[in-house]
Amino acid sequence: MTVKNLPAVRVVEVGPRDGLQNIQDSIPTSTKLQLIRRLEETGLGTIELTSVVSPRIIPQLADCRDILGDERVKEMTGKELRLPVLVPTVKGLDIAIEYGVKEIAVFISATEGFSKANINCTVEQGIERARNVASLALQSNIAVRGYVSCIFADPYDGPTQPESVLRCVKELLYAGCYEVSLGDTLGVGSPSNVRGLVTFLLENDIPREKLAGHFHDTYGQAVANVWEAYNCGLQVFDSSVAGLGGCPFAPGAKGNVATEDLVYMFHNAGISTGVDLSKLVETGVWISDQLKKPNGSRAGKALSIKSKPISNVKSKSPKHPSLPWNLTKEAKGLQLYQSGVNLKIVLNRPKNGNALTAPMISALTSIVTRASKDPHISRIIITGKGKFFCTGMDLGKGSTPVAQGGSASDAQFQRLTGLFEAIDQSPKVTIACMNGPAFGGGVGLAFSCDIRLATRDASVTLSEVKLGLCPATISKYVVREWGVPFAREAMLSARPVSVEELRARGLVFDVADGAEELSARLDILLSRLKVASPDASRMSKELVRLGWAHAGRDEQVTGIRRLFEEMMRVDADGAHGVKEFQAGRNVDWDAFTQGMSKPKL
Ligand SMILES: CC(C)(COP(=O)([O-])OP(=O)([O-])OC[C@H]1O[C@@H](n2cnc3c(N)ncnc32)[C@H](O)[C@@H]1OP(=O)([O-])[O-])[C@@H](O)C(=O)NCCC(=O)NCCSC(=O)C[C@@](C)(O)CC(=O)[O-]
Repeated sequence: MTVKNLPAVRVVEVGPRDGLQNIQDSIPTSTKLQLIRRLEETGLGTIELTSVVSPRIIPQLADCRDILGDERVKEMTGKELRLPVLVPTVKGLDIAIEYGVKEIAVFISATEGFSKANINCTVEQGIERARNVASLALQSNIAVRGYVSCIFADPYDGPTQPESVLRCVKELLYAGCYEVSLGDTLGVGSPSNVRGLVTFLLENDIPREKLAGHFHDTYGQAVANVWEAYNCGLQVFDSSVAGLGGCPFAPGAKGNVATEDLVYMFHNAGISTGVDLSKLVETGVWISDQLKKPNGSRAGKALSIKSKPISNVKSKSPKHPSLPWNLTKEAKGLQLYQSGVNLKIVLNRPKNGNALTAPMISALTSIVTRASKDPHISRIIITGKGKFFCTGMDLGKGSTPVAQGGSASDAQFQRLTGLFEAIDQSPKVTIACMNGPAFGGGVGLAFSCDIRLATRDASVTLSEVKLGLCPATISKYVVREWGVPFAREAMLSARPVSVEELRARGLVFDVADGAEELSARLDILLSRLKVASPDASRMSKELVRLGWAHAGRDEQVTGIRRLFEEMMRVDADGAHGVKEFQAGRNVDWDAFTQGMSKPKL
């Protein structure tokens, strides 16, 4: 759903600081740096990097200098990103300045008990300290963000008076903070508290745009609190990937609201955050794995389960013996293997990145066309030998049709179109088994297929623009499968799109650790696909085609009608399938297809 004109939200990712600081086991700096890099790649515009605090008090963040000094982090600092660093003292500020930090955050508590426990001073002294740090930072052209903790309650003192919060907010704004984040450190507040406090602050002349929300999820109220605060006019929210977090001085306090839950909620309401949810979900799963902690994001967990492949079985599992593949033919840079009703075509020019020569394209087209008509074949698999899946059209000296124009160009157009159409229109189930990176026409091969498996180091690159070419014939499949915005960006940037990204976008079904595991996973998939009748698979493919090519038009209605009648015929696979169901038997459709004495028409 997209609702126009709803104000966008800025998410302040606090995972690398607030999220990690409370974790007891030491986390390698490299993991923290990778977390920051992954978060940046999700499109988050603000990431709180770390905290320059005493290692004695927060040992987890003792590596703040390594984080701030990292080359990649420095590169990020030069971009349009906000990368605040929590700085409680002037000493910390000196370190931040030394590392070229452009934004810091200062914090105070609205309550005495927490102030004493957290920063060992009174509220008054905390304000004085924050004012001092902010003033020096502003003199060095460093932007300052403020936090007020314990906006609803204090672990030692009980409920917080709204007047105390108002005072702290005012003090931080006077001190020069461009924004103040209201922290429900204990996670005890609920939407009515949020509305009450925000209304009180606004009525007391605090500008709405100067406020941010920072909600913890101890009582499961955090998402509701964010929503209520948004409806009260706030547009900036702190959150933490996988709901990481807690507070060492607030016993029992749970993590921050999970960034995934917040982004999911806003996107569903048509409110933009600029964050790529699928990448964020992957990052949440990844960091939870690294920390060996349960993922604290409900949306993250649900979405990651949804995108998981049915096959999670290790390659060597004895329950899944590999299929016997027989080499049946070898010609023109191709090898053909067969296992039962499965035909595997292997691109066999590894020294040339399996680039597609004209004879190879023609041979591939005729193999696919022939197999598409063979009633004893149910599936066609395309894979490659060596490092690459396929590096696209052959660009070698003397063999490329580029820059020849005229009939050479026409012939190449016919060849490429013929190949991709033969795969795309095949009634068989087509599977691209990507043993490595694909470029140009190689991407076309992969995306004219129905299903893709890939090794972890596979990637796809629409590299044509680098060569002064465009992904002409393959665009039909790439745009259809990837969607317009992603296809456009990938075409224009010619960047390698990783397997993780493809997987997150639902474009790759399963990922293997290497070539050997890829073959094993292919065999597992093929064994599973025995549950599907070949005719029913063909009809299902046609339904999908009718759905995207003719959605809502007469062609779709008549096409569905035709397929419905076909599946109900007395000689259709459905007659056999339903009879077997009634007899309590599962059909092995591969055995059924192999046992057919006469090809069906
Ligand atoms: C793939 C990397 C990054 C590997 O880069 P690398 O890892 O440095 O390895 P390499 O460059 O040494 O490649 C290994 C070998 O494969 C060869 N090779 C590799 N690709 C091709 C190719 N296409 N044609 C002919 N030979 C190719 C390459 O020349 C080399 O052979 P050697 O020099 O050792 O004898 C690099 O080689 C490269 O950038 N290759 C070009 C990839 C590319 O841009 N492909 C797009 C082709 S245009 C196209 O497909 C048009 C089309 C079909 O989409 C138009 C349409 O849609 O209508």
